Amino acid sequence: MIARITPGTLSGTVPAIASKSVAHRVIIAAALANGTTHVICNTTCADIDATIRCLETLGARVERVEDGFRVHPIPKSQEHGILRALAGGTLDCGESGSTLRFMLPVACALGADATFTGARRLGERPLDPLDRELIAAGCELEGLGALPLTARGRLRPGRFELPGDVSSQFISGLLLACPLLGQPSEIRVTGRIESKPYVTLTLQALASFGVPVEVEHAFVSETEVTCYRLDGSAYRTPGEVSVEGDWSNAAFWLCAGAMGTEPITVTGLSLSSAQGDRTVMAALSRFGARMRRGTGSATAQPDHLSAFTLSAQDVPDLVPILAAVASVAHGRTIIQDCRRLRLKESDRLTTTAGELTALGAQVRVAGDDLLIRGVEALSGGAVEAHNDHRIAMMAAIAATRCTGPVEIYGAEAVDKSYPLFFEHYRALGGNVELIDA
Ligand SMILES: O=C(O)C1=C[C@@H](OP(=O)(O)O)[C@@H](O)[C@H](O)C1
Ligand SMILES: C=C(OP(=O)(O)O)C(=O)O
Repeated sequence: MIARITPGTLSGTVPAIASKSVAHRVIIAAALANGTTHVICNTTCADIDATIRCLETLGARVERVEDGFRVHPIPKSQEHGILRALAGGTLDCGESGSTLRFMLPVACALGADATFTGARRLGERPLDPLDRELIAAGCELEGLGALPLTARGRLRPGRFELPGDVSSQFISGLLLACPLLGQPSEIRVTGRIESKPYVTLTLQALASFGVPVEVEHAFVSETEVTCYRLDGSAYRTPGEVSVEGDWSNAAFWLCAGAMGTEPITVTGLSLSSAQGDRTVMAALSRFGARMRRGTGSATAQPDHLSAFTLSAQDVPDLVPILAAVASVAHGRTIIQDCRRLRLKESDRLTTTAGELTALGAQVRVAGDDLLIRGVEALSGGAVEAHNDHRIAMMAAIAATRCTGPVEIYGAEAVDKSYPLFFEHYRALGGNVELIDA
């Protein structure tokens, strides 16, 4: 699909969609719990649907109800305190890194023989060293390094070791698996944990399903070590759980407000959320935008924007859209610590720089940093989404500051996290024509 945009400012109010990250976690926990859970979740997307599909393959029943889902857990047998899923099969993770990295350890913990498949770049995104930990704890993995990948055997409880700098999803995946092991476990993470707020989201989901996790930080020979200890408690349904609004996607509208000429408000957000991407508020303030916090809402008002230096360590998903803001902010913005962006749906470091440059921005990659020199206005032109939802959405927001039309090729990529994106774009006054290619 091609999105053809005639530049114009966006303004008004838009409701936040449900947090993809929170939804993955609570739907998985619900499918592993001891009874039915009503998950209030106002929207879905291709990635959430992928997680649901995998859980259904393992025997969960997920009913779509008006305000979300009723999740009936995976049937399990229990012998000598050991749980086992009754069903295995082929788990299609689509393009969702979270789904694969969460469901692989979960399937191993359930002793479900499962073959994982996926699309596009998913097979190239790393599983190492999560895979080594699973093998060391008794599982057999066939086809490593690509998809399909087959897992057999059953994960043993005990101590798991991971580095903190590859993907926080490995830590989250093991955390989600541990309550199925019936005995205490420990996950020991060495080095600073990047994307750490996502691990906090996992701990919150576990807590709401009755699984306490003790966290201990220490320095061993000047290296940070974080230990997550689980006491063997199993998932217990709270009956009902609500998925909060998504800050990662709200960020696109707030950035559009900061870059435009009129305020934009996003409603349905938790202002005390543990989502790391909530820091978009602080980042836009640092750029000079006027940010307002309401009751469950956030507003960005445009102002004179100027450059500053920030780190992507905890907020990799904000980089494309903050780079778009920086491309019209006065001065030189540096976004540091972008190494892991190379491992997303596209090599996001290269695609962010390349596609903003295609629209007339001055952006370049220097090692693991992104350097952006702000310009008065962007020109417009043709952009390739590289099958990456955040690149397609970045281009659509950058288009609001272009002097000429913008065409986004592969705009359907937005469906991965935000199928309503162009509908909301229009609701805010955006002029976009969607053409089937
Ligand atoms: O756990 C999660 O929900 C996510 C963790 C992050 O990945 P990394 O930990 O690999 O940076 C983030 O980029 C991804 O979009 C969602
Ligand atoms: C990288 C993302 O998701 P995932 O890792 O789950 O594919 C994303 O949503 O930007």
